[in-house]
Amino acid sequence: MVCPTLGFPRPGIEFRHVLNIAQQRKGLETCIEMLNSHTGDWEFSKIACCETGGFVFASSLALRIDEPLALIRELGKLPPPTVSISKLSAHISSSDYDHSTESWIVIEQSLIPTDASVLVMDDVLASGRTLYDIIRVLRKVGIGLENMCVVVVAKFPSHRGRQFFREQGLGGVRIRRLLDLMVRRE
Ligand SMILES: O=P(O)(O)OC[C@H]1O[C@H](OP(=O)(O)OP(=O)(O)O)[C@H](O)[C@@H]1O
Ligand SMILES: Nc1ncnc2[nH]cnc12
Repeated sequence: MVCPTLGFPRPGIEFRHVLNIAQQRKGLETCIEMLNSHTGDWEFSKIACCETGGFVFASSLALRIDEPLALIRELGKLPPPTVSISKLSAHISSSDYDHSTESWIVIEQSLIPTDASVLVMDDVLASGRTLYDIIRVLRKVGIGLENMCVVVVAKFPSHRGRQFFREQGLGGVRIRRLLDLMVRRE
């Protein structure tokens, strides 16, 4: 279901089509049931996610457990007041990342009460940069690290996202995943 494609989107990348789960009959439903049981012992009142993979899985989980989303978007896509941070690029986007044009992500400033517990969701944890960006913008609106937990559909251990988290002082953040996928790194 999560087949590898070598050399896509560019040479040196082994692409894993994690979103393909959602394109299979019963794929999304099965995945959401598993995500629900993986996070059932965590308490949270918001599900934070960013485009695109995060939106797909988080929307379905939100519907399943009746908790609201906190949508993190590109700058200019949400009405003010917003809080923004300058983004790092995800592993898959990194070599075509144009360092001369910074990109930013935003969240509505008062969407999440500062004492709320937040589930951060994405489809993939590779280098960890995308989740790190989400966590930074959540911290900027006042959410404490101790009130965040993270779940992803698939982790690529070879991309060392956990190590990156530790280097950023986020080693204590609770992270769970459904799958560990072995992905070749060049
Ligand atoms: O751990 P990282 O190295 O940051 O990689 C993980 C991110 O990369 C992919 O997003 P991408 O930037 O390709 O955008 P998309 O979700 O719109 O496909 C994926 O959906 C994750 O969000
Ligand atoms: N789906 C994916 N496949 C391979 N590398 C990735 N890095 C981020 N998302 C990825």
